[in-house]
Amino acid sequence: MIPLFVDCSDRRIVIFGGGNVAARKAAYFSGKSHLTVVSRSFVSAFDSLQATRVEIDLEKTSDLKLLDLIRDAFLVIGALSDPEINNRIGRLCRAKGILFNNADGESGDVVLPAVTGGDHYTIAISTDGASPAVSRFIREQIEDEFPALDAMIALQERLRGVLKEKEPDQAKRNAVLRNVLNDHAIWEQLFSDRGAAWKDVERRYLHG
Ligand SMILES: C[C@@]1(CC(=O)O)c2cc3[nH]c(cc4nc(cc5[nH]c(cc(n2)[C@H]1CCC(=O)O)[C@@](C)(CC(=O)O)[C@@H]5CCC(=O)O)C(CC(=O)O)=C4CCC(=O)O)c(CCC(=O)O)c3CC(=O)O
Ligand SMILES: NC(=O)C1=CN([C@@H]2O[C@H](COP(=O)(O)OP(=O)(O)OC[C@H]3O[C@@H](n4cnc5c(N)ncnc54)[C@H](O)[C@@H]3O)[C@@H](O)[C@H]2O)C=CC1
Repeated sequence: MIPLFVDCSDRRIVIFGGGNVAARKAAYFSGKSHLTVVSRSFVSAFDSLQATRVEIDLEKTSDLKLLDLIRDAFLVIGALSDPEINNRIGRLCRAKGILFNNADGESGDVVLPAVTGGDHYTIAISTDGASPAVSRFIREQIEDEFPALDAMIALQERLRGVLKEKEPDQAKRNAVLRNVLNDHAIWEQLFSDRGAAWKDVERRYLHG
């Protein structure tokens, strides 16, 4: 498995299924893609998502109709509670060269990871399909461990800019950036007061 971060803003994503699993997958793509959800019923979580709904019973649907539903899709997700239909959709995707993720049935060629992020970063975690509970567990650990990660990235970006002007030795610049990253006091200050954290960095690392 190879991780990629893909801009889906102009892409068509089609999710089959209207249950809680489909809704969780849909939340990934809502507002960040052209999203269509196909199912015979939809849980209320879809009410707050941006998606075009197609209400249909797929039990006796022809391949021709399924092909019509997935036309021009970049990625298709099978999240029906019927793995046979999920698998059928997956086979049609393979034939058409469309990426496929299967929530229940034969594995497709895409896995949806556990994701956490902020203004300046995205972290995606996968166990290659072996244990989604572990992926979630690791995501929660990261969120607990680094509540100031966004603020630290912004501070590092600023510090990097100042160092480039001030310190000609690349190894020394690198050392300062790493020392700040390992400074627990800075992490703690960033959580409560970003301005004070920067002042502290200036005082202790730039005017030394
Ligand atoms: C293969 C994969 C395919 C795919 O769906 O993309 C898949 C498949 C299956 N998941 C199942 C169960 C659970 N899934 C979760 C949660 C998540 N599942 C996600 C991804 C993936 N799930 C892909 C692999 C990811 C990887 O590589 O690690 C996450 C990360 C992303 C997301 O979906 O949003 C999201 C956490 C998001 C977050 O919190 O950050 C929980 C835990 C929970 O809900 O608390 C449980 C119950 C505990 C357990 O079983 O572990 C079942 C069994 C159904 C059954 O028992 O019948 C199958 C089907 C099967 O195994 O055949
Ligand atoms: N990949 C994952 O992360 C997980 C996958 N699963 C599996 O994923 C599947 C979906 O889970 P849930 O959303 O909880 O199930 P659910 O039963 O709540 O939802 C299934 C959806 O599929 C639709 N559907 C089923 N057959 C259909 C048909 N013939 N035509 C049209 N629509 C049809 C239903 O209307 C419903 O909206 C289950 O098989 C479950 O075991 C469960 C937990 C996590």
